[in-house]
Amino acid sequence: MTKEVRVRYAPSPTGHLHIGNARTALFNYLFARNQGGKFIIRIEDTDASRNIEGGEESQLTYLKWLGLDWDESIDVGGEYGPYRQSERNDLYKKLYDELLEKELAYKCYCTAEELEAEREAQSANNEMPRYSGKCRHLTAEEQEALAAEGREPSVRFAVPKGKVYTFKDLVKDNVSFESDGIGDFVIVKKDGVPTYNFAVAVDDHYMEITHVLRGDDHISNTPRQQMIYEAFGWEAPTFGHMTLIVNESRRKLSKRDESIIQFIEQYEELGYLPEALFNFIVLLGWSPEGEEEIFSIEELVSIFDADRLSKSPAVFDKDKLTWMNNQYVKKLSTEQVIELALPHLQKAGALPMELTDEQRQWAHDLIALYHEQLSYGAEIVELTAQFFKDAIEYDEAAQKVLAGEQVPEVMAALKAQFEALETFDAASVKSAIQAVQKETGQKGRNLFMPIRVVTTGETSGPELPAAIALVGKENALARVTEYAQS
Ligand SMILES: Nc1ncnc2c1ncn2[C@@H]1O[C@H](COP(=O)(O)OP(=O)(O)OP(=O)(O)O)[C@@H](O)[C@H]1O
Ligand SMILES: [Zn+2]
Repeated sequence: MTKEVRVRYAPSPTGHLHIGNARTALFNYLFARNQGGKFIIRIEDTDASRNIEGGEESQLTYLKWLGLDWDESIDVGGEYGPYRQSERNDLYKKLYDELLEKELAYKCYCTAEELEAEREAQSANNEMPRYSGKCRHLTAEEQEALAAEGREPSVRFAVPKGKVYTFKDLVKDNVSFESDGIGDFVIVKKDGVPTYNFAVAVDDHYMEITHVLRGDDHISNTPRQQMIYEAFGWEAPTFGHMTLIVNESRRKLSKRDESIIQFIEQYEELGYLPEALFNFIVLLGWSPEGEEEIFSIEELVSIFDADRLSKSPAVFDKDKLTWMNNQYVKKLSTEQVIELALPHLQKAGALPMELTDEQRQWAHDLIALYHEQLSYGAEIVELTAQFFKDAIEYDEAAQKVLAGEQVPEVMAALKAQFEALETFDAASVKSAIQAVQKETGQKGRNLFMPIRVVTTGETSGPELPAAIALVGKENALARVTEYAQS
């Protein structure tokens, strides 16, 4: 019988969920669900000084928002489950005591200043800075004497000499590290808190994790974790170190980088759709067979295959995300797109928070008109900006259209047609324009471009008669009159 696949996403709550973190979570999720296994979340919060307020909540809330569910662990907002490292100290303590007893780890009494001086001396000699192993063979008396000086010990792992640690990585194939390149590393800090590498190895073992899929920023941690498995006689999981997502200047996306929009909650605020983000993020560093790019979560679960993880870093391309989101927006119903876009017009102050029935109807028609074009909720504000201005600002392209010699004649005819209209809706505006065509003999671009520019201020846009109907008779007529032959 093969072992049940168990994978985990293990964020540190040092920041909010960003595209890079989310991708790690999504890949683990898809891998687990594809294999009929378990997907577990573990909060790696041992470094209390780096944790931020709301970091854990953001990680969980936005994974849920993206459409992930998980097994055996923390629920958002409700009861909290067991997998938070800060709550597992008793287990860690029992285990590092065991290593101390077997002399696979030892107490180090060096002060921060002494360690710093050691590093500086090594750097000055062009040596790789690493712990010298000074405290490795202290006698019990020496230890007591140092403790009597009031020094608090940390615990260091005694790295075996002259060994090579290898693993077959799911992405990078054969990877190896020489143990002599690794100094005896701290597994428990002076304050009694275990370090990252120790807690991770212990947890992955006790949670029976079978596959560790994470970013390759962690690859140099892997031999250290292998050493800990070895010291306890545990079997190590299979590792897969994925290339990182980079920004356009090819720097790793990181929680602390504020130069680009990269947090999932920022996309939610802008009115992006979770299914579109999910789809987009999965294609950063993984590709299915074939050309198709739009996939539902269910489809991704069924086709996900770790063999197709990319070996080179994926560049985050926001325009592609925006394109993809538009593909999903197009599939929404009219009601859904209104729900997505209307609050943005209200937040931007284009429309009041409380709408009259008439305003509501008008807003619905407006949003429906832009449905196909709309890439994300907040974009409605830019797309419809001209509808909310008292005076249109004509850009260069628009001015060129307005300078056309046929414009005064067309506007004069349109003015007369509009004046005669009793109802001013898409259908009546359309027949008014047809009448202008007959009367002036102008057609195609020569007819429609000036009408669009004069009435809406734009050189392109949605279906023209419907747009003019939304401008309203009074406004449209005033604008047309301004350009009509006198
Ligand atoms: N730019 C990135 N691209 C892909 N994966 C990433 C990226 N940044 C982080 N990850 C992955 O996200 C997961 C969670 O890592 P972690 O919580 O340490 O995030 P982080 O953004 O690297 O945080 P920090 O900057 O505090 O180290 C890890 O598997 C890590 O490899
Ligand atoms: Zn020491």
